[in-house]
Amino acid sequence: MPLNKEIQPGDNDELTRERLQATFDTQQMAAALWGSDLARKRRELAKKVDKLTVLHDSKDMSFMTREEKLSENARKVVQMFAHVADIVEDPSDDAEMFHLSSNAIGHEGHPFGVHFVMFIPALKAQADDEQREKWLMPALGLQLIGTYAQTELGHGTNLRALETMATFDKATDEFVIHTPTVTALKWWPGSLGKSSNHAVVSANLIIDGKSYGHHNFMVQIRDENTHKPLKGITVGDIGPKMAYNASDNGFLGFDHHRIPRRNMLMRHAKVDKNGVYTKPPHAKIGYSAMVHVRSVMIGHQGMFLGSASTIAIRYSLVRRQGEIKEGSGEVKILDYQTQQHRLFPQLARAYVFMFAGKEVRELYQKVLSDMEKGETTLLADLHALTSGLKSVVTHLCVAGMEQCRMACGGHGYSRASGIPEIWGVAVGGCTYEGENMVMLLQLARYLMKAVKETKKGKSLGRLVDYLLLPQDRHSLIGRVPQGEYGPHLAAFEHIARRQIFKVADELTKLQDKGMSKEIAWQKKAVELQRAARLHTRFYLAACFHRKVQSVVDGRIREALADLYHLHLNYELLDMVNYALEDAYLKADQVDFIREDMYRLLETIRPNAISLVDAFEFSDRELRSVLGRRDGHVYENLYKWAKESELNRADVLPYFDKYLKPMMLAARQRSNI
Ligand SMILES: CC/C=C\C/C=C\C/C=C\C/C=C/C(=O)SCCNC(=O)CCNC(=O)[C@H](O)C(C)(C)COP(=O)(O)OP(=O)(O)OC[C@H]1O[C@@H](n2cnc3c(N)ncnc32)[C@H](O)[C@@H]1OP(=O)(O)O
Ligand SMILES: Cc1cc2nc3c(=O)[nH]c(=O)nc-3n(C[C@H](O)[C@H](O)[C@H](O)COP(=O)(O)OP(=O)(O)OC[C@H]3O[C@@H](n4cnc5c(N)ncnc54)[C@H](O)[C@@H]3O)c2cc1C
Repeated sequence: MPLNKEIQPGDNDELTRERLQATFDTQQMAAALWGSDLARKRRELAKKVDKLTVLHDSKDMSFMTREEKLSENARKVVQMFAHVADIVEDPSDDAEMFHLSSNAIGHEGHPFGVHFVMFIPALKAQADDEQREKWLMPALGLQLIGTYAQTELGHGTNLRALETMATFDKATDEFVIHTPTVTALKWWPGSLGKSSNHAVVSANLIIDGKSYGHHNFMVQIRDENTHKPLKGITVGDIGPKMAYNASDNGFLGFDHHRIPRRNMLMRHAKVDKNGVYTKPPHAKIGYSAMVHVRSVMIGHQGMFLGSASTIAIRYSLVRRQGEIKEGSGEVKILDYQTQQHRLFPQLARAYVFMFAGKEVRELYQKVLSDMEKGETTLLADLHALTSGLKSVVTHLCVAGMEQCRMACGGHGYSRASGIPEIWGVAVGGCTYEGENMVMLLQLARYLMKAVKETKKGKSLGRLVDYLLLPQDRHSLIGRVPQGEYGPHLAAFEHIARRQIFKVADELTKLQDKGMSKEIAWQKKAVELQRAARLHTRFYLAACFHRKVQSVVDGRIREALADLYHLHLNYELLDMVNYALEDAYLKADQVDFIREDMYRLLETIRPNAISLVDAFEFSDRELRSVLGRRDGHVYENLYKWAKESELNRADVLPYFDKYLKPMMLAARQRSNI
């Protein structure tokens, strides 16, 4: 019985032979990746979507205009909800719904994109009971379509500078929402341009001329029947983007638009009819929808990198190019060491990002339930963790996906590979929900506070407990029995701790010389974001360790451990300069790490296809000709190209209009 459940009759023989080499059962590995319940649900829902033709793409999105994409995904999302009860076990399970959407719709966006990922989470966390009844229930029941409108044309990162105003009018018990300038226009919200009829809008709360900072307000922006913008509201699409082109990211302006006082979300902060303001229990509780998305993004980004790795690894087992030994025939490109070195570390990252995604969602759920009781102690930890992970994971995902694309040679550049689209979606994550550099500095802020606590012999939180431990002067890598990787993980810890203390000391020295805290921060900002990255990379390595330790099945644990050890070696080499600076690592230890990494590439090679099969991406979900499960790449690439809109006729009008007259004229001139 093959351990790879993906083998099917009619598959490319090369892939079947590869799959037969697996040392583990792919469904068990899928259970380790997704959790056994979700893995089963994913498998079942993919089969159901396969049978429901109304959910299938009417043609490849690559050949569609933006309007066709929007219309196609509106059609499919409506069908998806019409059939949801027959497809998923629990429509209130975000993870299950995400996978349904991933199969049926893909990642380019749809009219309910931000509705589910921000609008509803904002209502759940910030609306009081009466408001939940009024908006959350209809929103869950799809009676309205909402978005989250915070960013403005002139202001994204710096929320304190938002210009949109919500001025309380005591006489009418209303807020007047107004965007006083062009730069105050809301800009970017997903599904705002053409789809949404409601928005949670961030605006400065002004009572009796005093500003209380930005708060969230529910605003109806379009008539529910005609879908025309309401009086005092200007709304539209911001135009094509790198990707997400099936999403109508929009602009939104208000001209003294009035909403009832009770449209301010009032679970935490409140304004009564006399204009008396009540502060929330935590100043940043209104940022919860952002923290929610950051926490969801980690696992999703892991999935994106997992998709790109699947495409590149499967294709690398079908593609033959060049010979290793002259005369012995062309080899599969995955047999080249350089190809393995390019791809396997990306695969390992995809795995650990998915594991970290699960951990961070668990912390988010805990914080959410605490918040419900007015308890906010863990909010700062969650903010620090999600800020770092969001930045490091999106950055490494995009770098990893680019390796996957290049590893597919020319065909990786074609949209048929599927990589350009997911790359475009993933790279958006470096910017949205807080620009990466900015979020790293948020984590750095937390780390600097942690150092202060450490110096008092205390820990700021579980995530920074390691700062209390003493520094080792030298690494034990290569000085312990073969197969022990404790010293590798200790090296991540050492590097992070050293950089954190180093920059903290430098900040202190600058301030001791009389420099203000803010200017000192600027002088050390690059070093601070490095500290945040190193801390996060240590967290990720430790998370991988925790996962491997928790696996019971020996074969799965062994295959996962190979990936984990590769990850440790590869990432350490990527940041080795930090370990060389203080002679923590010696040159022979660096060589040891390199050699062990090359050894692991060879160990992983026979399991490569099964490690990507274990993601269990259906072909429908992957949307890639190169990454097809059956490996029949070439005939399908040819079929795909023939679908190109340019092939609708042998001769297109521009030939007769421009090229032919030019060539005729040139011929005539040359005859003269
Ligand atoms: C299923 C769906 C899957 C995929 C998604 C699909 C589609 C969706 C695609 C895109 C959606 C995108 C949506 C968006 O982008 S919405 C807009 C997002 N905007 C941002 O993220 C803005 C980033 N800026 C900020 O968050 C803040 O301005 C910033 C944190 C940078 C600074 O805030 P502020 O000026 O208010 O605070 P500071 O003075 O810097 O800090 C004070 C203090 O507060 C702490 N803090 C800040 N934020 C938080 C938080 N969220 N939670 C807890 N604590 C927070 C900060 O650490 C400081 O603490 P201390 O050092 O102790 O004083
Ligand atoms: C695909 C996509 C979807 C989006 N969806 C939504 C949505 O649904 N709703 C919504 O409200 N918004 C949305 N946004 C907007 C998004 O949240 C912002 O673009 C993002 O927060 C960054 O803000 P910005 O564009 O103002 O960048 P800026 O802040 O202008 O950043 C530009 C540069 O300045 C640097 N910089 C800025 N501030 C600092 C600082 N304090 N220290 C150091 N460097 C700094 C940044 O690092 C960056 O290099 C979306 C954006 C994208 C790309």
